[in-house]
Formats: sequence, C-alpha cells, structure tokens
Amino acid sequence: MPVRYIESSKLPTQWAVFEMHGFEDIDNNKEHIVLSLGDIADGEPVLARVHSECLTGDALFSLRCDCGSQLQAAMQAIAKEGRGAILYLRQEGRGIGLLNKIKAYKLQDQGADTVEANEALGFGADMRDYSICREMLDHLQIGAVQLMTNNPRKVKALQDMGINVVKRIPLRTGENSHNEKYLATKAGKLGHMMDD
Ligand SMILES: Nc1nc2c(ncn2[C@@H]2O[C@H](COP(=O)(O)OP(=O)(O)OP(=O)(O)O)[C@@H](O)[C@H]2O)c(=O)[nH]1
Ligand SMILES: [Zn+2]
Repeated sequence: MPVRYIESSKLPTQWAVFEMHGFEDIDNNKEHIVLSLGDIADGEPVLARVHSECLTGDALFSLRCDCGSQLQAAMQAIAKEGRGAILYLRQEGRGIGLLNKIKAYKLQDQGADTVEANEALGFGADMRDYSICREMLDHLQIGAVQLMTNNPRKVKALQDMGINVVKRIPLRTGENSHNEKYLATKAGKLGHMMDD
C-alpha cells in the first residue's frame, strides 16, 4: 500500500467548489491530491485528468509548456460537467524533479530538445510512475474514466493497472511561440497526439 489517504476538504475555485483529497506516498513522502466534483462513486465513467506537477507552468504562468493551460482547461471542463476528478501527481519534471528540470531547461536554452536534455543529464525521456493512481482511484471508487490527455502512454498505463479508459479526450490548449518546439518534440519523440 504505497499510498495512504489522509483527509479531504473543500477547495473553492473560480469555476467550482471542488472536494480536495490528500494522499501520502509512503515510499517517498510525496503528497498527492485529487480534486473531485459531484458524485464520482456512482459507477459511471468519470471525466478525469491525471496531471503531472509542473510548478513553473501550473503556478508561475510559464509559457515554456502547456501544463498550466491544460490544468485550467481540465478544471473548467469538469466544472461544466458538474462531475469529474483531477489526480494531481507530484511527479515534477516528468519525474526528475524541479531542480533537474531547471538543468534541463538550461540545456534547452542552449539548443537541446526536452528529450535530449533529459538524456544528457542521465535520465530517461520520461521517468514518471503512474502506479499510485490505482489506489487513489480505488479509494474514490472510480473504476472507469474518460481521460483528458494527449498522451497515449498515460492511457496505456491506466489500462495496464486495470482502469477502464472508456475514452481519451484530447486536451490541446496553451500553444504559444515559446512552446512550439516543446510541443513538436512531444508529438515527434514522445508520441503525444496533437493532431485531433
Ligand atoms: N524533464 C522535463 N520535464 C518537463 C519539461 N517540460 C515540462 N515538463 C514536465 O512534464 C510534465 C507534463 O508532461 P507533458 O509531457 O507536458 O504532458 P503529459 O502529462 O505527458 O500529457 P498530457 O496529459 O497530454 O498533458 C510535468 O511534470 C512537467 O513538469 C521539460 O522540458 N523537461
Ligand atoms: Zn509544464
């Protein structure tokens, strides 16, 4: 049981008053949350986003990536639907951490793409582990999702752990002149589906 449920509270936002559920990762002390809205335990597929932490994009308005826009779009979509869940996973920098992401950004400032930068630092292109999702979803009694993502590997990771991904919903937003290369590398090297 690597993830332990701790507590829930309200999280009012400009779009909806979400319920915020806190979990502790026993293996590494990371603190993950789920934002939920509506009755997600009724057995019907839940509109969901598995969002990887990006301090720079989610909190500091960075235009280097599309994370902040995606998070906002997902929260808005769930508010519109009146029902859904966002798993906010603390796997910053595709799992390499914030300080290593800054090192990777420095290499990208010098011309590397996101994959080359990770590899130059001795990391894989994507070091994320989604295994904790299963326990978090189980706790919330979610067995089936409509997943908002462009990343087919994220879909497969959830399917491989027994989650029924009934549909993938593209989440294309936040394109700008600063993240053109970043988005092109995601499509070209990481398999993200940016065309639909
Ligand atoms: N190592 C590294 N991580 C990055 C970089 N840019 C963004 N990230 C991290 O990438 C994660 C988001 O992953 P993305 O590849 O943008 O998107 P995704 O989650 O795979 O796919 P979507 O569900 O479509 O958003 C966050 O943890 C960011 O901190 C980068 O240049 N290098
Ligand atoms: Zn980002």
